[in-house]
Amino acid sequence: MTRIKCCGMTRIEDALLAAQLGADAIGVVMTAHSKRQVSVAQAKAIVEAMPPFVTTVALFMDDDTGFVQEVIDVVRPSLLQFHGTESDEWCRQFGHPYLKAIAMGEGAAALYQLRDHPHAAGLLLDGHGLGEAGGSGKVFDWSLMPHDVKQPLILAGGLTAANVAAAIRIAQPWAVDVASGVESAPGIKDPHKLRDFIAAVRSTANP
Ligand SMILES: O=C(O)c1ccccc1NCC(=O)[C@H](O)[C@H](O)COP(=O)(O)O
Repeated sequence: MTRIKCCGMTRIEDALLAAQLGADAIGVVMTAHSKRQVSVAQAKAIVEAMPPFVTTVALFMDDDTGFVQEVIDVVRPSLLQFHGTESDEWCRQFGHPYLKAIAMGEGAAALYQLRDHPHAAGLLLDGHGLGEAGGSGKVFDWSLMPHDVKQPLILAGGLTAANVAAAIRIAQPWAVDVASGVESAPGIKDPHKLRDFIAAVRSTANP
Protein backbone atom coordinates (compact mmCIF):
# COMPACT_ATOMS: atom_id res chain seq x y z
CA MET A 1 0.00 0.00 0.00
CA THR A 2 1.32 3.43 -0.91
CA ARG A 3 1.20 6.02 1.89
CA ILE A 4 0.04 9.54 1.10
CA LYS A 5 1.35 12.87 2.36
CA CYS A 6 -0.53 16.06 1.48
CA CYS A 7 1.78 19.01 1.92
CA GLY A 8 1.57 22.79 2.18
CA MET A 9 -1.45 22.98 4.47
CA THR A 10 -2.36 26.52 5.52
CA ARG A 11 -5.95 25.90 6.68
CA ILE A 12 -7.25 23.54 9.37
CA GLU A 13 -10.26 22.57 7.22
CA ASP A 14 -8.03 21.41 4.34
CA ALA A 15 -5.84 19.33 6.63
CA LEU A 16 -8.88 17.77 8.30
CA LEU A 17 -10.44 16.93 4.94
CA ALA A 18 -7.20 15.29 3.77
CA ALA A 19 -7.15 13.19 6.96
CA GLN A 20 -10.83 12.25 6.57
CA LEU A 21 -10.22 11.22 2.96
CA GLY A 22 -7.43 8.90 4.10
CA ALA A 23 -4.17 10.85 3.91
CA ASP A 24 -1.50 9.31 6.15
CA ALA A 25 0.39 12.55 6.68
CA ILE A 26 0.02 16.29 6.28
CA GLY A 27 2.77 18.88 5.93
CA VAL A 28 3.10 22.48 7.09
CA VAL A 29 5.76 24.61 5.42
CA MET A 30 7.64 26.71 7.98
CA THR A 31 10.34 28.17 5.75
CA ALA A 32 10.13 31.71 4.34
CA HIS A 33 11.28 30.25 0.99
CA SER A 34 7.67 29.20 0.39
CA LYS A 35 4.41 30.67 -0.93
CA ARG A 36 2.77 28.28 1.54
CA GLN A 37 4.60 29.44 4.66
CA VAL A 38 2.56 29.35 7.87
CA SER A 39 3.38 31.00 11.20
CA VAL A 40 4.35 28.92 14.22
CA ALA A 41 0.90 29.63 15.69
CA GLN A 42 -0.90 28.53 12.49
CA ALA A 43 1.18 25.36 12.28
CA LYS A 44 0.46 24.55 15.93
CA ALA A 45 -3.30 24.96 15.34
CA ILE A 46 -3.21 22.68 12.26
CA VAL A 47 -1.11 20.00 14.00
CA GLU A 48 -3.30 20.05 17.13
CA ALA A 49 -6.46 19.64 14.99
CA MET A 50 -5.25 16.35 13.49
CA PRO A 51 -6.87 13.08 14.58
CA PRO A 52 -4.80 10.19 15.96
CA PHE A 53 -2.60 8.23 13.54
CA VAL A 54 -2.09 11.11 11.09
CA THR A 55 1.60 12.00 10.87
CA THR A 56 2.40 15.71 10.95
CA VAL A 57 5.46 17.04 9.14
CA ALA A 58 7.12 20.47 9.49
CA LEU A 59 9.18 21.62 6.48
CA PHE A 60 12.33 23.73 6.45
CA MET A 61 14.84 24.91 3.89
CA ASP A 62 18.22 26.06 5.22
CA ASP A 63 16.57 27.64 8.25
CA ASP A 64 18.23 28.64 11.54
CA THR A 65 18.79 26.06 14.25
CA GLY A 66 16.87 28.21 16.74
CA PHE A 67 13.82 28.40 14.48
CA VAL A 68 13.75 24.63 13.90
CA GLN A 69 14.01 24.06 17.67
CA GLU A 70 11.19 26.55 18.33
CA VAL A 71 8.93 24.66 15.88
CA ILE A 72 9.78 21.32 17.53
CA ASP A 73 8.98 22.75 20.99
CA VAL A 74 5.81 24.67 20.09
CA VAL A 75 4.26 22.87 17.09
CA ARG A 76 5.36 19.37 18.15
CA PRO A 77 5.31 17.78 14.66
CA SER A 78 5.81 14.02 14.29
CA LEU A 79 8.56 14.55 11.72
CA LEU A 80 10.78 17.28 10.30
CA GLN A 81 11.52 17.58 6.57
CA PHE A 82 14.59 19.42 5.29
CA HIS A 83 14.57 20.75 1.72
CA GLY A 84 17.83 22.68 1.48
CA THR A 85 21.55 21.93 1.65
CA GLU A 86 21.39 20.67 5.25
CA SER A 87 23.95 17.93 5.99
CA ASP A 88 23.15 14.65 7.74
CA GLU A 89 25.00 15.88 10.83
CA TRP A 90 23.08 19.18 10.89
CA CYS A 91 19.70 17.43 10.52
CA ARG A 92 20.54 14.99 13.35
CA GLN A 93 21.35 17.66 15.94
CA PHE A 94 17.67 18.01 16.98
CA GLY A 95 17.28 14.36 17.97
CA HIS A 96 13.93 14.41 16.15
CA PRO A 97 13.05 12.05 13.26
CA TYR A 98 13.27 13.69 9.85
CA LEU A 99 12.93 13.27 6.11
CA LYS A 100 15.57 14.69 3.76
CA ALA A 101 14.46 15.98 0.37
CA ILE A 102 16.64 15.10 -2.61
CA ALA A 103 16.47 17.59 -5.50
CA MET A 104 16.10 15.44 -8.62
CA GLY A 105 16.02 18.35 -11.09
CA GLU A 106 19.37 17.29 -12.60
CA GLY A 107 18.13 13.75 -13.25
CA ALA A 108 20.49 10.81 -12.75
CA ALA A 109 23.33 13.17 -11.76
CA ALA A 110 21.37 13.99 -8.59
CA LEU A 111 21.35 10.41 -7.29
CA TYR A 112 24.72 10.79 -5.50
CA GLN A 113 22.86 12.72 -2.76
CA LEU A 114 21.03 9.55 -1.68
CA ARG A 115 24.13 8.25 0.10
CA ASP A 116 24.68 11.44 2.10
CA HIS A 117 21.81 11.08 4.59
CA PRO A 118 22.09 7.72 6.38
CA HIS A 119 20.26 9.00 9.48
CA ALA A 120 17.15 10.28 7.73
CA ALA A 121 13.98 8.30 8.49
CA GLY A 122 13.13 8.57 4.81
CA LEU A 123 14.27 10.28 1.61
CA LEU A 124 11.85 12.39 -0.42
CA LEU A 125 12.80 12.56 -4.09
CA ASP A 126 11.37 15.76 -5.52
CA GLY A 127 11.34 17.22 -9.03
CA HIS A 128 12.88 20.60 -8.27
CA GLY A 129 16.52 21.59 -8.84
CA LEU A 130 19.26 21.95 -6.20
CA GLY A 131 18.73 25.20 -4.25
CA GLU A 132 15.16 25.61 -5.55
CA ALA A 133 12.10 25.48 -3.32
CA GLY A 134 9.76 22.48 -3.30
CA GLY A 135 6.08 22.67 -4.14
CA SER A 136 7.19 23.47 -7.68
CA GLY A 137 4.97 21.07 -9.60
CA LYS A 138 8.06 19.81 -11.46
CA VAL A 139 8.10 16.12 -12.40
CA PHE A 140 11.32 14.08 -12.64
CA ASP A 141 11.99 10.83 -14.49
CA TRP A 142 10.27 8.26 -12.23
CA SER A 143 12.34 5.41 -13.66
CA LEU A 144 15.32 6.90 -11.76
CA MET A 145 13.75 5.90 -8.42
CA PRO A 146 16.33 3.53 -6.90
CA HIS A 147 15.37 0.15 -5.45
CA ASP A 148 18.54 -0.54 -3.46
CA VAL A 149 18.25 2.17 -0.80
CA LYS A 150 17.58 1.06 2.79
CA GLN A 151 15.38 4.00 3.79
CA PRO A 152 11.76 4.40 2.72
CA LEU A 153 11.57 6.54 -0.45
CA ILE A 154 8.87 9.14 -0.96
CA LEU A 155 8.02 10.26 -4.48
CA ALA A 156 7.19 13.96 -4.98
CA GLY A 157 7.08 16.55 -7.70
CA GLY A 158 4.21 17.42 -10.01
CA LEU A 159 1.97 14.53 -8.97
CA THR A 160 -1.75 14.81 -9.79
CA ALA A 161 -4.77 12.51 -9.84
CA ALA A 162 -4.09 12.01 -13.54
CA ASN A 163 -0.46 10.88 -13.32
CA VAL A 164 -0.04 9.35 -9.84
CA ALA A 165 -1.05 5.80 -10.87
CA ALA A 166 1.63 5.70 -13.57
CA ALA A 167 4.13 7.23 -11.14
CA ILE A 168 3.46 4.50 -8.54
CA ARG A 169 3.68 1.71 -11.11
CA ILE A 170 7.04 2.95 -12.38
CA ALA A 171 8.70 4.17 -9.17
CA GLN A 172 7.10 1.83 -6.59
CA PRO A 173 7.63 4.30 -3.74
CA TRP A 174 6.89 3.83 -0.05
CA ALA A 175 4.76 6.98 -0.20
CA VAL A 176 3.73 9.81 -2.49
CA ASP A 177 3.74 13.50 -1.60
CA VAL A 178 1.60 16.16 -3.26
CA ALA A 179 1.21 19.91 -2.89
CA SER A 180 0.34 21.93 -6.01
CA GLY A 181 -1.47 19.04 -7.73
CA VAL A 182 -4.35 19.24 -5.22
CA GLU A 183 -4.59 23.04 -5.00
CA SER A 184 -6.73 25.80 -6.48
CA ALA A 185 -4.08 28.37 -5.40
CA PRO A 186 -0.81 28.03 -3.42
CA GLY A 187 -1.72 26.75 0.05
CA ILE A 188 -5.44 26.42 -0.75
CA LYS A 189 -6.50 22.82 -1.29
CA ASP A 190 -9.25 21.94 -3.77
CA PRO A 191 -11.59 19.33 -2.18
CA HIS A 192 -12.30 17.63 -5.53
CA LYS A 193 -8.62 17.40 -6.47
CA LEU A 194 -7.78 16.07 -2.98
CA ARG A 195 -10.51 13.42 -3.21
CA ASP A 196 -9.50 12.39 -6.75
CA PHE A 197 -5.81 12.22 -5.84
CA ILE A 198 -6.32 10.03 -2.76
CA ALA A 199 -8.76 7.78 -4.64
CA ALA A 200 -6.26 7.40 -7.52
CA VAL A 201 -3.50 6.34 -5.12
CA ARG A 202 -5.75 3.93 -3.22
CA SER A 203 -6.88 2.22 -6.43
CA THR A 204 -3.31 1.61 -7.62
CA ALA A 205 -1.59 -1.60 -6.56
CA ASN A 206 2.00 -1.24 -5.31
CA PRO A 207 3.71 -4.47 -4.23
O1 LIG B 1 5.61 23.60 -0.88
C1 LIG B 1 6.42 24.53 -0.79
O2 LIG B 1 6.10 25.70 -1.05
C2 LIG B 1 7.84 24.25 -0.37
C3 LIG B 1 8.74 25.33 -0.27
C4 LIG B 1 10.05 25.09 0.12
C5 LIG B 1 10.46 23.81 0.39
C6 LIG B 1 9.58 22.75 0.25
C7 LIG B 1 8.27 22.95 -0.13
N1 LIG B 1 7.38 21.90 -0.31
C8 LIG B 1 7.83 20.56 -0.27
C9 LIG B 1 6.87 19.45 -0.41
O3 LIG B 1 6.91 18.51 0.36
C10 LIG B 1 5.97 19.37 -1.60
O4 LIG B 1 4.88 18.60 -1.27
C11 LIG B 1 6.72 18.67 -2.71
O5 LIG B 1 7.77 19.53 -3.07
C12 LIG B 1 5.83 18.40 -3.92
O6 LIG B 1 5.29 19.59 -4.41
P1 LIG B 1 4.45 19.56 -5.78
O7 LIG B 1 5.40 19.37 -6.90
O8 LIG B 1 3.80 20.92 -5.84
O9 LIG B 1 3.43 18.48 -5.63
